Amino acid sequence: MSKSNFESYPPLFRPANIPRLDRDKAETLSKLAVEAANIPVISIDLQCTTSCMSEACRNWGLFRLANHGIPITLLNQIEEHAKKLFSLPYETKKAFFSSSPISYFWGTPALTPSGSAIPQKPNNQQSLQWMEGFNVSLSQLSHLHYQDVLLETFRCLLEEYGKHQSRLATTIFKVLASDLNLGPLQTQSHLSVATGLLRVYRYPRCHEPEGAWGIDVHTDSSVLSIIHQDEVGGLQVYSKDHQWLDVNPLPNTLIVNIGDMLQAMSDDKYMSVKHRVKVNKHKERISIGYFVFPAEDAIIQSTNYKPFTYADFRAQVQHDLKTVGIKTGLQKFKFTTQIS
Ligand SMILES: O=C(O)CCC(=O)C(=O)O
Ligand SMILES: [Fe+2]
Repeated sequence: MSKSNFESYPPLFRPANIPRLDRDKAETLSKLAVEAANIPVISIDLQCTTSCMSEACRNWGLFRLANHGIPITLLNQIEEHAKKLFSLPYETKKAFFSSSPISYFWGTPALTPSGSAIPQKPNNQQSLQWMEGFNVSLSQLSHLHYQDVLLETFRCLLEEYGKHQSRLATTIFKVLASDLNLGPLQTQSHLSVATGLLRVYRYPRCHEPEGAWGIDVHTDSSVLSIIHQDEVGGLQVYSKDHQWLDVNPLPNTLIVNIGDMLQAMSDDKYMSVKHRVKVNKHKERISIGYFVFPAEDAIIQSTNYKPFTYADFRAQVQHDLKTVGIKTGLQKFKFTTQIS
């Protein structure tokens, strides 16, 4: 069992506050999750890249990316620094990271563009989520320098990591844009690296893991999301065959998810994959997500959806979270067939 420093946990995650066992959840978990042995592994430099990637996006909504070119030393250093920062007392984290470009959050991944938690209407399905994180605006990261050596090193590492992720997202999007026959203007505006952000997560240990989700079931609002996870595991995806699958860690690979924006651009040919994160009784888990979006004013035009911009979509999601407590997502933008 890894040792925990409970002072660093948000108070609601400390052992005195054990979530109640959710019997439905416990049953779902024990019955359904199987290891996803056959998630496609794609190497950017292979000849089959376009057809393999296209097939993975259509059938899975995700793939594992090999030969990504991010040095293992960089990944290890970020993980090591993240662990050090997360293990600071909770109050210190709140005070150090109270504003952009690196802000601290916990209990929900739903944040405003400036990185603070969106106040949500409580609802049965969406309770407290067992995680904490640093939200990192990549475009603002180079504008600030920290006096503290640990923070400044972390900032520099994230800046370097962000550059790698922008490179990967651009390369992957070019391949997919050609598969979808997007024109040059769309290819340029429908993925804007200036919108890129990172989320560095820690999922604390949970005494009653059947009582909470690290992150509850959702789809990402992004064009693409690229996840690096440590060796603990916990990510699950919902397959085309309606099964929850464990996306076990596979060394030297990243996980690429299709987000809602790419599903709309592709007229539903690609799937924005449903996924969630389990928590662990014995181990804390670290993951790093990169999320990239279209340019704010780029109009996404397709057959199945009314024309909309990412700014419209984000405003709708925030409105839904505040009023009904859940994200309705793309459904709100779909043309409805009128039966006369
Ligand atoms: O931590 C992970 O593996 C996934 C995180 C995630 O799904 C998200 O941030 O949207
Ligand atoms: Fe996600």
